Amino acid sequence: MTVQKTVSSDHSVEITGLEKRYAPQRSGESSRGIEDVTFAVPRSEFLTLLGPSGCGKSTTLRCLAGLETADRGTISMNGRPMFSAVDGQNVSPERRPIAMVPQSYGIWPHMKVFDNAAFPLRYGRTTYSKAETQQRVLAMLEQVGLTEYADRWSTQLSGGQQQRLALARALLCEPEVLLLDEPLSNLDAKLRSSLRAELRSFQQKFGVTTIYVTHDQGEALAMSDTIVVMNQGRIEQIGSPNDIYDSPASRFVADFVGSANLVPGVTETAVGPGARVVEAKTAVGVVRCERFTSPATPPTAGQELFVCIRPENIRVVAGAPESEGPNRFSARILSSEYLGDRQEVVVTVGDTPLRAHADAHLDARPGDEVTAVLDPLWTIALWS
Ligand SMILES: Nc1ncnc2c1ncn2[C@@H]1O[C@H](COP(=O)(O)OP(=O)(O)OP(=O)(O)O)[C@@H](O)[C@H]1O
Repeated sequence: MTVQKTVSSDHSVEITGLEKRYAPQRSGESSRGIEDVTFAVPRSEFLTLLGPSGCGKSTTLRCLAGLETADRGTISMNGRPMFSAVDGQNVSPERRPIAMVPQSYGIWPHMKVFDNAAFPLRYGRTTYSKAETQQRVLAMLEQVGLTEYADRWSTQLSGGQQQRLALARALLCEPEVLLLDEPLSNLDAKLRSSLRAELRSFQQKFGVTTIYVTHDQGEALAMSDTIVVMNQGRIEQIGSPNDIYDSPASRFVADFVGSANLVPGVTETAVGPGARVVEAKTAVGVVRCERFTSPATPPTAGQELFVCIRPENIRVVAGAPESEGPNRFSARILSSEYLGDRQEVVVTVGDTPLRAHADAHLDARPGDEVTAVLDPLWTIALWS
């Protein structure tokens, strides 16, 4: 299959309307992999596909790699069409400008570290002399801190070292787009957090456009320029880590990324264009929300919603409310856990429990009356 002429684009990767259905299972119904997946990745950016197991992250990545054939949609890389369901264009995986690191790293156990890293240079599209292969591989092993292991069997590497080797091998392909499928999931928690910083710094150093798959929201928040949150084969929200965390567009995103109190209620007044504040009637009382994403259809008075507030945005003060003000509610401590730098408490406002981060020195025990102040600026109205 020939690649069509290059179209100029600021985006390294563009996917539009991608859909993949898998063959019918025993029940006779085809299983939905992904539906209407559309996003673009600017050059040199780090984009993460985030979502729970089965939401379609790997299917999206595999379609990008050419390992799955989508039923609908288009994929282009650096302006060059890779896939189009309409005209049947489908560039084969080895001709796409990508390198992929699978979850299991794909390292050959019967080869030494050097030979594993050299593999794409010896058997890839471009031919390199022996001397050039040697020089490039050693330079890359040095970059990833594996020089002294070049002569070891790859099975003698630790999990973190294997991950670095897999990355080195992928980068030696000089890909335009690097695809990483949960590359840290086999490592323990401590190593994961140090390697995610390392991985991000390699990505920035090499400036390679990267698409990263994970179900770990901490990884996604820490590493990404952009996060695509997926749920049941569809995109729930696309945004920067800040956008996703501070202004979730749906209950699913609020709950999946970070910890959130979600209180059901109804919209007090219709929300017209340009509105900056929403008041919601809830079991807690009337809550003022100064944060919301306007839905496609403007919410009307009486429409059901959820008020979302993160635990760190609730202030807990000992004693009953002393002054009037928005979002100040009389509450009682239900439970508290001392964590050194703070207390994680559950307070009840009426019958509604709310999780909050309280001052480590707050002098309140279960049953004591306190005031819960929900910061209006960080109180979010969600209609979906
Ligand atoms: N080869 C297949 N045949 C049938 N259904 C499949 C196949 N691969 C994936 N699916 C289905 O497609 C949906 C998306 O799967 P996918 O592997 O893309 O999810 P994921 O988000 O990567 O999950 P995980 O984090 O568990 O790897 C799931 O419902 C899954 O069962």
